[in-house]
Amino acid sequence: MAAMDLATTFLGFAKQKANTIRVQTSNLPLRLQRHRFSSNSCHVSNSFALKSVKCTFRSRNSLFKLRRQFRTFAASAATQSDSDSGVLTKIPADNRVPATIITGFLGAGKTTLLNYILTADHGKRIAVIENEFGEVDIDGSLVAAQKSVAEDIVMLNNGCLCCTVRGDLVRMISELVDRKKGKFDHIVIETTGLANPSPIIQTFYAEDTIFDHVKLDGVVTLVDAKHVGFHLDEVKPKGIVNEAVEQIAYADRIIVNKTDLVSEPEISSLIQRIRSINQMANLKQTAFGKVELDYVLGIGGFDLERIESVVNAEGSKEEHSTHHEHEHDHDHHHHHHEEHDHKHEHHDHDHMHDPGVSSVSIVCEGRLDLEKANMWLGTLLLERSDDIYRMKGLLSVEGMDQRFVFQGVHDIFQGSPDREWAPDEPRINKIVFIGKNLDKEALEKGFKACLL
Ligand SMILES: Nc1nc2c(ncn2[C@@H]2O[C@H](COP(=O)(O)OP(=O)(O)OP(=O)(O)O)[C@@H](O)[C@H]2O)c(=O)[nH]1
Repeated sequence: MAAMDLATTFLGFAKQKANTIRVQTSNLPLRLQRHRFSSNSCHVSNSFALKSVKCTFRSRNSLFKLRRQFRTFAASAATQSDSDSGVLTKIPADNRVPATIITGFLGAGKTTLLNYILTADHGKRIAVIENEFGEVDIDGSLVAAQKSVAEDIVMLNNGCLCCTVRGDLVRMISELVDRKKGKFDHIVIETTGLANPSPIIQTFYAEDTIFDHVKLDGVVTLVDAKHVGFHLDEVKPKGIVNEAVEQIAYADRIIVNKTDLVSEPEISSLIQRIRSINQMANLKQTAFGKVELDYVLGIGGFDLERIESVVNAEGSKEEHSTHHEHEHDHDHHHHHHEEHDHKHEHHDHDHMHDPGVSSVSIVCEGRLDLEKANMWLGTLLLERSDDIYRMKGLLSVEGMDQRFVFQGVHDIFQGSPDREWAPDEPRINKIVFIGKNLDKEALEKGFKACLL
């Protein structure tokens, strides 16, 4: 079965690279599925609990067998038949508790948004994990004021979530799940302003205790419309990430906050800049974090079934704006990377977008040769997974009746056959990459070479 081969081989490649982070797939390890049902049919109807399975596979061009452990959720590749459309979908239902990460640079408005969420009328019972870096637990007290409406608020005060307290996050979520399961519907995690979201995201896939019970719903990034440009411009020493850029790059939802403090042209220019980093995320402008709650909760940013809306929305560019100067009148001087030597370079935004992190999208009609597509995407993951922050795609593969959807975060890869292509539907492939040093031309060329 084409879909099986495709996913299996992608996983195979990715896995060779992944020593610490486990690759996981959203349905059965596909080769195993084939064993089990000894059938070419993907229309398997079965249901499993979350579980770990071991599977052996041989990567297409390697000489050795790899024995790896895959965690698979919802091996329940339960095929559901939509009686209205007659369309078969194979993406399993996922009943784990959703968790939303709220991030954004220092002072961007994370706590303001969180308080807004906690006081809003949404009927959800929310458990909050607050990560405050530093001795004074200011955010904690601010949020604690709303405690009556939150199920539980736990503080992580002894370091930054993305660095030192990841183990604490795992323990905390496990405790919440153990002790309070059924008492809350959603977990919201507020990071410090200096957190890099990547290791936090990866924790949701790497840790069994979290993965089995909690699913990452999405990353919401608050952007301080007045000050963020300054932080995006910061040139970091080699090997040190620019947190403000990273926070935008990993986002599923971007909230451009504090729009009351800047002019329209400034906002347009900022949005253009944000788009150059992340074309995938939805973006809204607001003041004091006031957005509709379903913009922040129930995002499905890592769900395979929502990929279509992302790859379709991609490319919708905000209006071009004019050149502007920064005002450097803010006072965010605290920083937990003591070794950082902050050299602030002032760029003209119209010409000097951060060249490091960008989005590349490929939209192309045609059918992919499975072998070539496997080789191309597999090699890309093997060689570039450190640089590829996030990717999402919807592929048309020769010989496969279904669309193949996938999403990835570095070397974590999830892929699955989706609904069937309609008979008269144009077979359009869509992929979006967000990452470092992406060469749009090379990516496009590589992809097009896989088309029949
Ligand atoms: N003018 C204006 N001020 C805002 C807005 N949103 C938040 N603020 C204020 O900005 C300050 C920082 O907001 P917080 O919500 O604490 O920001 P944060 O991202 O949690 O800050 P850190 O925890 O330091 O990273 C507070 O004084 C807020 O009242 C806005 O849209 N406009």
